[in-house]
Amino acid sequence: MKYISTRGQAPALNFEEVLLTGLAPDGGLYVPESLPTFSQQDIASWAGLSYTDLAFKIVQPFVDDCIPADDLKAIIDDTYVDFRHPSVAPLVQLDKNEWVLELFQGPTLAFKDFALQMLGRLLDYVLERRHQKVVIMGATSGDTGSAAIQGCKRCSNIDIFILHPHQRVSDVQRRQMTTVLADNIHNIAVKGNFDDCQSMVKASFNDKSFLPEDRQLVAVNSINWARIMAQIVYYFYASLSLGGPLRPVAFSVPTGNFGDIYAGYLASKMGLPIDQLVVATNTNDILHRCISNNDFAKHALAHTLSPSMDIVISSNFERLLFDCYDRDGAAINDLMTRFQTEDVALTDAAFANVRSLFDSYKVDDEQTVKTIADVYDTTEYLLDPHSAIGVEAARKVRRRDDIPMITLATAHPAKFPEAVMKAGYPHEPELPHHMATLFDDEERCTVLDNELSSVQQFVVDNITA
Ligand SMILES: Cc1ncc(COP(=O)(O)O)c(C=O)c1O
Ligand SMILES: N[C@@H](CCOP(=O)(O)O)C(=O)O
Repeated sequence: MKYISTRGQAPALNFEEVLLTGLAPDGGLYVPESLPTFSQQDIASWAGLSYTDLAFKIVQPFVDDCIPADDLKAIIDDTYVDFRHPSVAPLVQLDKNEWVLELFQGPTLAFKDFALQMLGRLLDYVLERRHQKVVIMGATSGDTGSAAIQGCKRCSNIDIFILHPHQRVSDVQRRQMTTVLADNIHNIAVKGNFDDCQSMVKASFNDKSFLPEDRQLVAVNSINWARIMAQIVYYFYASLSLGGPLRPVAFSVPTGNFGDIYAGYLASKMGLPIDQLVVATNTNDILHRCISNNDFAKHALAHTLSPSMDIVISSNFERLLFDCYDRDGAAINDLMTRFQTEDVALTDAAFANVRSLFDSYKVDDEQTVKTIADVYDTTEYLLDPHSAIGVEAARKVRRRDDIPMITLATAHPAKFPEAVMKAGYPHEPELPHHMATLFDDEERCTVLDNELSSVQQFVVDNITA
């Protein structure tokens, strides 16, 4: 399996090489040169497999011969041991043909654990084999950071630097990151927003000269292909649990960086019958405007009750556009270069492609709170604000009532007490037992100006020997 850049100018890499990087040297994102596809018979034969056995079937063709099959199986078997639910990704029914897929049963209570528990183990494995040390830089609006820290904290070959927007993540999210005091974990609160953090990480990949020569830079954000790969699995798992592949299903996905829904798009291209994919956004709605109206203009970032989705520049949309521009790297390079400085629109053909693949809907804070309250009143099920956006969007744009609509529940409500209590929930939702001391534990974090040179200097000064 080879991976190529969406901008067409970088050499192709194998899985191990793509795991150990982030952006391609031409500024693009890596995607598989061709996707593995599965017949309906193959998929049907997987009914009843455990989550880990299914994950092996789906992940192995992407990893190819970079990791021996037995070793990969052992890595995957170990990946989900700390999940609190025996089925790893349980489905909960809200109404007739209306479901939520709980992706928050992992150690940090968000869907990011699915990929970052695997990524940490994969990195550990290949770095030990190569006797290599690396630096990770990641940007987070709250969830990726803690999941990456939990996934990588045991890896002695990694220094991990996580940038979060100062005072713009919830207290639970911040403490999940800053109370991990290992020497190789470094939290930076940037006086800016998530996009500022993400653009500093991308700038660091575009010019790595600030790093010592012996340290490679690795991404934990969904620009790292391995993140997307691991997220494809739960689309198959949910479908198989509800009668797939014979019966098609639909998905609604709370969307920010476009990684999660892009994994759903890939699942469909790999052969899973998916009737509809709904992109659900908060008021940071560039993706909704682009999909519904070919309006790809950047608006100022708004702070919402769903802070993890407060993102303007959605990295993985470029991966989708690459396909929608018939894999023309030069066209993507031109579009994305212009996107940085001006308002752009997709070509008519690319827009038609995007529209044919997705529906979209925007949900504001008022409606988010109302949906949390409505769902709780009717079912006693408590949604977090991000998942509520998914449920509301699904209700608004679903095409067929006779097909199961599955909303990805991307976070546990206890991470976002503000939104939940605004919806009338009488107290802060309880954190699971393993986080009982979160609010007593010591925190360590460095606040830095929104300035690339300060952040890069901090990284260089704090790399452990
Ligand atoms: C809780 C939660 N929901 C949804 C999203 C959006 O996912 P994606 O960025 O993959 O679109 C994020 C973060 O990105 C998140 O943390
Ligand atoms: N919502 C994310 C933002 C980063 O997205 P990623 O999937 O590209 O890591 C977060 O919580 O950090």
